[in-house]
Amino acid sequence: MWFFSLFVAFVLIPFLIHLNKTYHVLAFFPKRIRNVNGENVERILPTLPGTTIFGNTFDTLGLDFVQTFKFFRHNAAIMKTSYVTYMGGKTLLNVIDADLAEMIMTNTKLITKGFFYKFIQPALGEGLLISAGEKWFGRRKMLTPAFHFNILMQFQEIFKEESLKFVKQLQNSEGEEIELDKHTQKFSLDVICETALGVKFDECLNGEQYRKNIYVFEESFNKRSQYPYLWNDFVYKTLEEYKYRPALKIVHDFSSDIIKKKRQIFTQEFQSGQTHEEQIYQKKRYAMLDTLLRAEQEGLIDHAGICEEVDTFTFEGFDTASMSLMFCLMNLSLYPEMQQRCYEEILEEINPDLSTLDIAQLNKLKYLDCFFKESMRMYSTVPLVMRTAVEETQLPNGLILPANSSIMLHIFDLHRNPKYFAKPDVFNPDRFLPENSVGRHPYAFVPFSAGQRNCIGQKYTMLEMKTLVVFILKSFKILPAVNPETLQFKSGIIIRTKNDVKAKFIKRPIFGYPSPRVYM
Ligand code: HEM
Repeated sequence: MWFFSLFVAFVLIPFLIHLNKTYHVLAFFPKRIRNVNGENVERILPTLPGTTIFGNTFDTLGLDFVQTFKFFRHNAAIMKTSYVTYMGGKTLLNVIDADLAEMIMTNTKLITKGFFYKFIQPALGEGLLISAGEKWFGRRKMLTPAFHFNILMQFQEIFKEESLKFVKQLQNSEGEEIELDKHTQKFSLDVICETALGVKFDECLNGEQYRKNIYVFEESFNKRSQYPYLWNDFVYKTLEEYKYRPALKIVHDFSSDIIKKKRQIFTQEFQSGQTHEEQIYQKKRYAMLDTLLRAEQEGLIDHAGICEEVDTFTFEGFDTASMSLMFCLMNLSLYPEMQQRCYEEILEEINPDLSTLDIAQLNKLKYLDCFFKESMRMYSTVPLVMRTAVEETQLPNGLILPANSSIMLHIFDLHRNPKYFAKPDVFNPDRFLPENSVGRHPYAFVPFSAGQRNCIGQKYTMLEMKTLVVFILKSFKILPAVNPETLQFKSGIIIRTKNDVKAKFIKRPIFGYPSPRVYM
């Protein structure tokens, strides 16, 4: 016994203390972040004190989605700078500063997504959002032309048609308090379906089924990310996966069937000898799927690959736009003077006949652009993105990230960091006017992420959202029906609120009403 005690006191404990300099022993051995010249890392990057002696391993244990969201905001408030956490064998660099965000987002070695993304793989396959390396590079190159200016101009027609539908639906509930996301979700799903797949949702036989089940993508991800015991593939497959399988099948079959039907039509056109350019510009309606089918003809992608890209677009383009729109409409309702300024700008810059609304006109709406930016700053639709350092990586500030460490870029905290935005909790679109943006760090506002893995759909979605807001403001005054102080956010892949976000729409008198005649 005395021998064992001596061994513990003079060998084991000194060994563990020594080991603890390189690994966080009690947090189950994640490797520590080092500094290139051996200086104390804490001066550049403090470690978040854990709630137990096991580092941060049990910090989020038992927290629900609302509490987890608050946990990260609390960390940002007390740390006031980027920080590191060690939990359950994982090293996590939490970024809330623009300098560090720039170092990560521009580092070509740090473009592999974080371990959380594998949780969404059963839903999306290895599409553009999740894939890495050569596969990602090839797909990004293949899909970039689908967002070319000339193609966005064609999509603009769909944005207008769907905006008009939205306005007509609002007429039925004029003056009532309505849940904004119910309407914005329908709009953005219809838009992405038509632009990605080239079909109208309402004309698809099982469109309604798809609409009901599309939420499975996010539900399955959220459940798994919330419970660490489900992080293990075997445990997840055994205990949980079967619950989501039927809904996933409905969603996957829907897009797969459309792809098959479209392939038949596309092959006929291809065999008739049309070039890609001719197909794009002569076709009545171009869809992103056409670009993928063209690549398939060239042997660059197969059916499974097309399915994963189409599902990725639908997922990425649907609720991101819907939530951003929801918050934008909420903010318009909350700040009537700013709403009036947006409305007056529309009257001044936009042709009264909205059937002519094009990209050039939308680009003149400078104040609306600031309004959108401010809305996306305060309510960052994608509050967090993650990367993995596949190999040991040295950053320009001297920090050395160990291989397999994870990086969490907290876009929400970056956007509310008082270092870059004075009074960050105050809604003020004027802060984005050119004269007020001088000197602001370019990585302080990154709602679409930045660098190589930025959002491929950002121009598309800004046009989509602005088109809808122009149509709405020309027809309605938006009145508030929610107190922003009471909003409770939930952590997740896309920001959500626990409470319903509502507003009222009151018809504007005659002037500025969009002419339905043009679309009949
Ligand atoms: C307001 C709307 C949107 C927001 C806030 C948004 C935000 C983002 C962010 C933050 C990322 C980086 C994700 C990461 O690194 O994990 C991203 C990536 C992506 N987004 Fe968007 N997005 C929006 C709309 C769209 C739309 C409409 C589409 C498609 C039509 C789209 C397609 C994608 C794709 C495919 C990626 C992955 C790009 C890559 O890794 O190469 N997004 N988006």
